[in-house]
This record gives sequence, structure tokens and C-alpha cells, in this order.
Amino acid sequence: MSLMSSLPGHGDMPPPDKTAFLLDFDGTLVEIAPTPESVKVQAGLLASLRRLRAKCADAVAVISGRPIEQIDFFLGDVPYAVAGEHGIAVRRSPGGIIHRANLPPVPSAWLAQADALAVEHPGVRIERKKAAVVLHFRGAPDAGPALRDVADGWVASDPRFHVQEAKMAWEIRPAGIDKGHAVRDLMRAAPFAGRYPVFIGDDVTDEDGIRAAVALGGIGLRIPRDFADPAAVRAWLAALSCGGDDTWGA
Ligand SMILES: O=P(O)(O)OC[C@H]1O[C@H](O[C@H]2O[C@H](CO)[C@@H](O)[C@H](O)[C@H]2O)[C@H](O)[C@@H](O)[C@@H]1O
Repeated sequence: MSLMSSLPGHGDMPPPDKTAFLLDFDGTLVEIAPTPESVKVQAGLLASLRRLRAKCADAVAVISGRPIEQIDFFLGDVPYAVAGEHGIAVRRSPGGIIHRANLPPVPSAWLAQADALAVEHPGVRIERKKAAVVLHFRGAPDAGPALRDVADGWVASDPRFHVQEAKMAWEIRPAGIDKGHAVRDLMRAAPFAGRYPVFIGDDVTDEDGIRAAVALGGIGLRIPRDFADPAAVRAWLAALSCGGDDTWGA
């Protein structure tokens, strides 16, 4: 029996020479932490991902809401490809150029208002990205609804943007690009092309990646439906990375 057949609702894993891993970062490979900077990367995770790359001829990518530079900080050169900002930026190979979608910047008036909200609600953190702004309320949970009202007001006045629901955060970002775009982009070229994408995620933004992987004939796995938590994902990746080809299914 393959490891995969113990996961309900999914068939066997494709063999290593037919599999591409497309992995979310926060909440999937690493546990959610109090702040974006304080996540901890397990040494065992890096070793597993390296072994998976060797087994799958490099077809291992991370697709995150974070900027690519932050994924580089946490994972170094371990993933072959990285997509950041929910698919807005894609680096298809190690050290390769970063392809950025041409999208409008967040209006400066919104950024100023976001900074004022952080002053008004102690504990709220503002994270600026090149084409987005995130209102984090993990440090001030009661402020969540008020921040959402403000964000909804912004996007109502400018339909080029939408509010992405995240974990204890609202992200205001351009509409039209999502993690599904990153999946389709990466799967068009080597080393991913011709393989079955296996996307693993935990959040609303990952649903786009999961749908895209399934539409391409692959598998979409989600915490908590298919794995209890990131530790279970890491254990599964470790087992696959160490197992013989018979571990993977037909
Ligand atoms: O697509 P992901 O790799 O899952 O990234 C999603 C967002 O993750 C970060 O925020 C979330 O994780 C933080 C660390 O655990 C946590 O403190 C915060 O409450 C979460 O919302 C990151 O800061 C965002 O930029 C990413 O979009």
C-alpha cells in the first residue's frame, strides 16, 4: 500500500519520475508563528526537500504569499523554483530571473491609512509588499472586523484590487493573479512539465493552487482535510523522500 492511499479521497501517488511538488510555506511546511519573522524552519524539512529534489529530478517548488526574497531567507536554495506574492512573482529556476506580473501599486493613500490603523489599534501590523499591503491582526484579534471594513471600503472604490482572506490578516492585492497562475506557469516548463502536480496548502489562497493542480490531472492536498498540521506534512514528505519507488504507488 502506498502512503498516499492512506489519505482519503485521493488515488495513489504518481511515481517520483512523474511527480512535481508545489508547496505552500506558512501553515504548511512551517507552523504559524506570532509574527511573519518568527517562523521556525526545521532542519529535517530542508533535508527532506533536498532528497525530494534528487528523487524528482528537481521538480520541487514553493508557492507562497510571501515575497520570493523571504522564501530565500528561510529556505535558501532548497526549492528549485519559487513563486511569491500569491503568484505575482515567479522564479522558475535557481538564480533565474524573477518574472513579475505588471500590476498597479497599492494607492499611497491606502498605505497611509493602513499605517494610521496600526497606530489606532495597538498590536496591528502592516506588511507592505511590492503590489499589496497586509493588515495583520494576530496581535490584536478584536481589530479584525474593523480592519476588514476599511479594506472593503478601499476595494469598493477601486475594483482593480480585492481583499484576500488570510490567517489573522487581510491582504489587499491586485485582482486577477493567484496561486493557480503560478501552478500553470511552472508546469509549462522543465523540470515540472510532463509531471503530475501535487500541491499542498492550508489557506484560502491555496485553494486556487489546489484547483489548478487538480485541473492539470494532479492532486491537491489541504490542511486540515488531508493532513492534521504542518508536522504531518513534513513527516509525509520525509517518508516519501526516504522511501523506495514502491513507497509512492504505481
Ligand atoms: O502562502 P503562504 O506561504 O502560506 O503565506 C501566507 C502569508 O504568510 C505570512 O502570514 C501568515 O503567517 C505568519 C507567520 O506564521 C503569521 O504571523 C500571520 O498571522 C499569517 O497571516 C506572511 O506574513 C504573509 O505575507 C503571507 O501572505
